[in-house]
Amino acid sequence: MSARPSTESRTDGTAHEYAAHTPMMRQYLGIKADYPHMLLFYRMGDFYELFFDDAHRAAELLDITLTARGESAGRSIPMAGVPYHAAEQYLARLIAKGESIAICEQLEAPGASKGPVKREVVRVVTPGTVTDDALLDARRANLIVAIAPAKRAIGIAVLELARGDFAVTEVADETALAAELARLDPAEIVVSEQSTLELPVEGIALTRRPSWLFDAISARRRLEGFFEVAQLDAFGCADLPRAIAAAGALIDYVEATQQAALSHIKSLRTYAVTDTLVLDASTRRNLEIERSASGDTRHSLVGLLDRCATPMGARALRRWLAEPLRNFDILRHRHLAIETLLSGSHAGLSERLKEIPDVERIATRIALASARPRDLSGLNRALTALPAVRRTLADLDAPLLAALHEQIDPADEVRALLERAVVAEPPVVVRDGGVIAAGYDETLDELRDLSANADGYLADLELRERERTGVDTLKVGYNRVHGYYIEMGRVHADAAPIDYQRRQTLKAVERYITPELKKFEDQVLSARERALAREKALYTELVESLAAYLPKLQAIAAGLASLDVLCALSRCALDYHWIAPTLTDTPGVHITGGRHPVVEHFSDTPFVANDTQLDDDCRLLLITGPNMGGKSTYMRQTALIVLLTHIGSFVPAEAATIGPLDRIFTRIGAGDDLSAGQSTFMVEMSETAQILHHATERSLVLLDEIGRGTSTYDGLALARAVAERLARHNRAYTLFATHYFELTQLAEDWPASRNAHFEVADYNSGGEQKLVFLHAIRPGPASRSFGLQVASLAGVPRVVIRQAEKHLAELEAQSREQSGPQLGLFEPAPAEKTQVEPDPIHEALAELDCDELTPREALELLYRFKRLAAQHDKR
Ligand SMILES: Nc1ncnc2c1ncn2[C@@H]1O[C@H](COP(=O)(O)OP(=O)(O)OP(=O)(O)O)[C@@H](O)[C@H]1O
Repeated sequence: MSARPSTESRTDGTAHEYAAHTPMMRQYLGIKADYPHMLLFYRMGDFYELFFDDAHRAAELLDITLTARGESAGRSIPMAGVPYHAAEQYLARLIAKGESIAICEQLEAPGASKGPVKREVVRVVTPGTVTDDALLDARRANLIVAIAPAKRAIGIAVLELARGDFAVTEVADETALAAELARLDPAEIVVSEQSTLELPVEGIALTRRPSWLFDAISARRRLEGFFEVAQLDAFGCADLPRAIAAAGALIDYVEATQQAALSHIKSLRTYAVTDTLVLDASTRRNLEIERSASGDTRHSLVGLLDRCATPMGARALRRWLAEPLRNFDILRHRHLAIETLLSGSHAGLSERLKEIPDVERIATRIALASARPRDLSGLNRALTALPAVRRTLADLDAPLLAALHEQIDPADEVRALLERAVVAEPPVVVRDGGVIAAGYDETLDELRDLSANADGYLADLELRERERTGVDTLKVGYNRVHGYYIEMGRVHADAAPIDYQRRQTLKAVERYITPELKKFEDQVLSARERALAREKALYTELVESLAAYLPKLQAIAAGLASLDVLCALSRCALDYHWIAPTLTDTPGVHITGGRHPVVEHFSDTPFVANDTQLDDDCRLLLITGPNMGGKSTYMRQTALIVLLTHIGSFVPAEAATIGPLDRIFTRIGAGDDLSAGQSTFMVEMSETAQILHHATERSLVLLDEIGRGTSTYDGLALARAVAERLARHNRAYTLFATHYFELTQLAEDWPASRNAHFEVADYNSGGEQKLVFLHAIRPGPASRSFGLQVASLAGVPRVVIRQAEKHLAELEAQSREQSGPQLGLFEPAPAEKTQVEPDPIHEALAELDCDELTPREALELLYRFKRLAAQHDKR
């Protein structure tokens, strides 16, 4: 993979030391030098061993024992090992931790040649390029991304190796890159050795490759060669040099890891980030799409939606959520398909899909020539199940379902081939034979007959020899070391005819071979060996011929995946009482009776539905109300309904009409980047800054308690300035939850903003103040905050609450004395309120007599007005 460094740079020190090592260690170090950034699994008998630094790392990561192996170059060698038969399980754990592993096998039997056994790296496993089912999460896509930055644009190439889906794009800056990476959520990122990009590498493997691989010109050539095309125009990326650079570097890396042709990657897709509704990393986290705040999947949106019958569907669902579309036509077709599935009897469809193995990943393993026998029998089963799926689809009348009906073509020729070629239940590996069905190949059948008939022949021989020798206990047997033999008790040794040659003497028996038996042995053994060799060759040929059908298999897999997602979404619509949203070109978000899908599902109490109306009349909704009132839930539900609409799903509401939107931003809760060394307030402000820089009048912005991480006045000042900026400058659709009552005044100052609050009922019960959260949103600002009551509910001791009540009363009295009962912090003094700053242009116009002006004076005046307007703007 990387160029072999000189001996001087080898991990163990100098060339002198290298020479001092044992031959085996020299072999190890030579191989390790080619894989300096990976763990090297070095096969020794029944173990994969790791040495030196690798041993320390593996011991720590896998919690395995660190030992030492003898001495080499005068030092004991740290060593750790994993048993070869359990290697997959260890590999899976390492991959999950972002490690890459080179697997080095023994290529000959010990003692076959002089010196150490011949060894070579036969497989490289990296987090982003694994395709092995045992190492992959079946329900999540595994993506690898390469990034090629330049001054004006950053190229991104993304590959889902297990599906052969290869795509590129260019984004403008690091912020857009971060958002795209958050959306893609790759397992591995490939960058140039010299890259200084700040990347979110936590949990993601970062691979550095030589920078020349990222050169756009050579990358273009590499891609043209890879796809066997004269130019890249057809892929839509010919004018995107950074995207090409990323794609070229990525293909180079993946080819190196797979050590196989990547024939299933047939095309390169160029996409624009503007095709999708963009959600940045913190928004995805805040909306608990993949995981809940506590980290589990069950209480997340995916957890709720994933009713998919197949892993292909589960992965496609995650893709849909990662790529919410802005193309209303596609979305309307999905909505219509769900409606049709709901009206028809499709329950059987999911049941049928459940039976279908993972065609997508099987197709990839066919392409990578790593398909195992059970992949082929699985594919056969899948294709056999397709006609029934298609029959159900044929009865459903929706354009998308009709298109899927076409796409899920049962590929009869592939099925017929598999039917003929592979037994119904083949063994796991082809090594021991028994995979190719009888009747598929005449030569194989003959060879198999020869060895199968052996049993009959041996029984016959045994009888004949018993008669000939008169020894009733004579037996014909076989062992791996000595082959076939005739066995008699040593007491009968004299009865052995002249043609009996002694093969082995044991305690009580003698074993013989005869020329006849020897001849038979040669024939049978060679027939077996030849049958196995023949079978392996046929198997390889079969996989190769299946590779010709890859586009068809990929289309079937994609069709099944989409159908599965649509079935899952219709299941959700049915079970959770969701409705089809309406998409309109008129800007705005109008939701009647909206609910939070996850909170509603997992809550024991009935969920209170609420409306959201955002349009030109109300671009900023200031939401007040007590803690626990339901503000965060309400804001999130609005965003989730918008998101669900954009994946083509039904939504939890009585009615929803959604206009064109470009992004969803959120700033909710304490940032959890604390581990990255940023304070809560810093995180809050940098996220707010992102929003202020990027939100447009098509964006939905959710802001929860901006400014609470600093002193009250600073916080309030910032909150007000942010809200004003968003409302007036960005003009984004903003839901702004706040405990600062002073902010509610904004609604009076700016026409396109409104106040709303969450209702709460409080009553006196036996001298104690009780609170009931009604969770219903009502117009107008909240009257009070109930902070102390909520604290009391949370179990803060009575004595502390009483003390707080006293302090509160004092603070309120002080505030009244200082500013009068009505005056908020930012309310202008009454005198200021009426004082309107004179507008110089206005004044000049008032004084002007147009009839008296010459054309030249009129022109001069225009210039003057322009100057005045510029000065006014500056102020
Ligand atoms: N519409 C609703 N119907 C029923 N229960 C709800 C509703 N909205 C919120 N809840 C419940 O109330 C609890 C508090 O909601 P939420 O966290 O949204 O309140 P909040 O006003 O944002 O509180 P805080 O200001 O303390 O952050 C949630 O745990 C949820 O279970």
